[in-house]
Formats: sequence, C-alpha cells, structure tokens
Amino acid sequence: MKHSPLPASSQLLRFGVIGVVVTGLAAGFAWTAGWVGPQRLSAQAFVDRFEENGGVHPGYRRAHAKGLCVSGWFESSGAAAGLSTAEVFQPGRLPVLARLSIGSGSPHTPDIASPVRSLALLIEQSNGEQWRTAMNTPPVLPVGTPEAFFEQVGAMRPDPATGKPDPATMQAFFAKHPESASFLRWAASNQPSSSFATTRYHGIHAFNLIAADGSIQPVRWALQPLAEAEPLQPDGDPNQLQQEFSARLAQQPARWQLLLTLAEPDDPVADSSQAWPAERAQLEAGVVVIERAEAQLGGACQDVNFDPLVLPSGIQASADPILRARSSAYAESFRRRTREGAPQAAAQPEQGAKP
Ligand code: HEM
Repeated sequence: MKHSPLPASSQLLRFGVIGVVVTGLAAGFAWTAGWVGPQRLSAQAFVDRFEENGGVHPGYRRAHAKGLCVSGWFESSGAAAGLSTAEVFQPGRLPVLARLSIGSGSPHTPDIASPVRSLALLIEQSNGEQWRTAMNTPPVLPVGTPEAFFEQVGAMRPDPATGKPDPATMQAFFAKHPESASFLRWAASNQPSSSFATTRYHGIHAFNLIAADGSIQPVRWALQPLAEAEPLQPDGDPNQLQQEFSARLAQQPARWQLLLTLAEPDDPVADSSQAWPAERAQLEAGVVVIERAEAQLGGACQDVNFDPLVLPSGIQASADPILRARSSAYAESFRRRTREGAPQAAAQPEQGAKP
C-alpha cells in the first residue's frame, strides 16, 4: 500500500519539535566548567532549556529520554584500515553496546510521535579504547552553531494553549536561518519506516580519520539498514517501535552497513548544516549486528553517556563547534540524571517494551 506523505508544513513542525528536544548545545571544554563566549552559553543553560520544553523526568536523559538497550557486535570489513589506525577499522569483530531511542525529552512520548529516531553505539576495542557515537535520522542539522541551536530550542518551546510549538515562531526561526534549507528539504521528503531496524541513522558531524602515516581524511558516517523498509502503519501502541524491534529480534538479528563518506578538500567539515555533494566516495566499513534487547531501566545502557568525543586513537573530532557543545551538554544531563537515581521499572509501566 502506498504511504501518503505528510504535508511539508507538518513535517517541518514535527522535525522542529524534535530537533529542539533532541539536541541542545554548549561550546568546547570550557562548557563543563561554566560559561563561555560572548553570549555566555553554557551546558547548564542548554539542559535547563531542554527541561523547560520537555519537562523534568528524574533519572531520565534530558533528551532522547525513551529508549531500549540493545547489544551485539561490529564486524569490520577492513575497507577503512588504510585511512585509520583505529582497531575498530581493522578486519575483525568487536562487541557493541547500543541504545535505540526517539528524540523526545519525555519518557512518555509515543514512539511514532517523534520523527527523529536514534541509534547510539559504544564499540569496545581490545585495548580498552572505545568509540562512542550517537546518531540521528537527519543527515544534516538545521543550523551550524551552538548559539543558533540554543535559539532553536527556545523557538520550539511548547505553547501552553496547545502543548505544541507555535508554527509561526518555527517558521520565523527557519526564515531567519536560511542555512536550514538542506535540513528542511530532507524533512519535507522523509518518510518514516515501520521499524527501528529499517531506519537509516547519521553521525551528521565530520570526524577525522588518522592513518598510520599521519594523513588525515575527514569523513561523515551513517548506518544503512540491511533489512527492507516498509511504511509506518500506526497501530495505537505507544511503544510500537520498541515492541516491533523486540519481536523482530526473536526471528533474526538487525543489521546495518556502516558507511563512511569521504570529504574532498573544499567540503565543509565544521558546519553540520551543510550537506556534501551526493557523488562523494563511500566506503563500506563493516556491519553492525544487534541480536539482543532489554528495557533501559536497569539495562546495560542506562548509565552510559554516549558522549560523541569518546574516540579511539585513529579517529579525531573535527572543528565542528556543535560537537564540542554536545559533549558538555551530555555530561550535564548525565550528572543530573545519575544524581537523581534511576527510576524504578515497576513504577514506569509506560516507559517502553519489556523484551
Ligand atoms: C548541540 C547539540 C546537541 C545537544 C546540546 C544535545 C544534547 C543531548 C543531551 C543532553 C542528551 C542526553 C544525554 C544523556 O543524558 O546521556 C542527548 C542525547 C542524544 N543525542 Fe544529542 N544533542 C545535540 C546534538 C545531537 C546530534 C547532532 C545528534 C546526532 C548526530 C544527537 C544525538 C543524540 C542521541 C542519539 C542521544 C541519545 C543517546 C543515548 O541513547 O544515550 N544529538 N543529546
């Protein structure tokens, strides 16, 4: 059956909502200590703003609050071994701890109410180093700086009368930020699939791969699902995606190809709102295989901070300022939720599937 697309205006509003809840910002290492920059943005201010929009849910992540712990392995093809000394790119298999989530800041949001789905990975190397990466469905961000992102979070504050962001405020924000054109084109055409397992996830930022001779190759990474996608058919279950994923795993593992897109010299590597030309070369670096799932409360991913700056040698952060801002905001969210303590699973029946 053909899936009828949402009108572009609805798509934009929904993505804007999630973008706000999903992201946030800060700026560089100074964020962890407090304030930085002329606007005096801080990780604390960002997380406060998420809480203003999504509410305070003690013990939960302040963004992507609802999720499922999953695990499996990464089978590297070795195709990227010449570009990076990281063990993760040498041929072989490494264990993966991961988390599937939706973008909302509330753990009570119905799965399909969020157009942004996410997959966060922690790949453990045998030398103890880890590669952590938290990926989302959009290939680019609406804006390219922490300050603009902070503004976006503010623009998305729910209107008390409707419980939703004000469409006029959203439109005004995007009009003020023409760099959001690439994101808006994607949002208008994206059609959600029926499963976390058939969703493509993007790392969005550029990272530098460092080869044995010291040469540097900027890349962006994405996980391309290996199972065929079907259109989303709402079934009324608020935990529809979690239930579907757990049922799917009982039959077969979920698999994604890790794709590395290689930048050419003039491609923007410090601005995540800018797409790279579609013809850029890609490498198939390996396959992520997920074979187990468990509820996040008490699960192995509960107390993990998927900080995107936790990288093994052979992979380095680019100069993208949002990447550094994320690191500090995640730490602030982690501090708050672990200080509060984990919610009890029995008291949170709406939290999600119990695989
Ligand atoms: C400045 C921009 C951003 C800010 C401030 C921000 C903030 C946050 C915060 C506070 C959390 C909760 C962390 C925790 O308690 O462990 C979070 C989770 C997450 N963010 Fe972001 N985010 C930003 C951008 C992004 C981007 C660009 C992506 C995708 C590339 C992304 C993907 C995720 C994912 C997947 C999670 C859930 C990770 C998990 O499962 O634990 N975020 N974000």
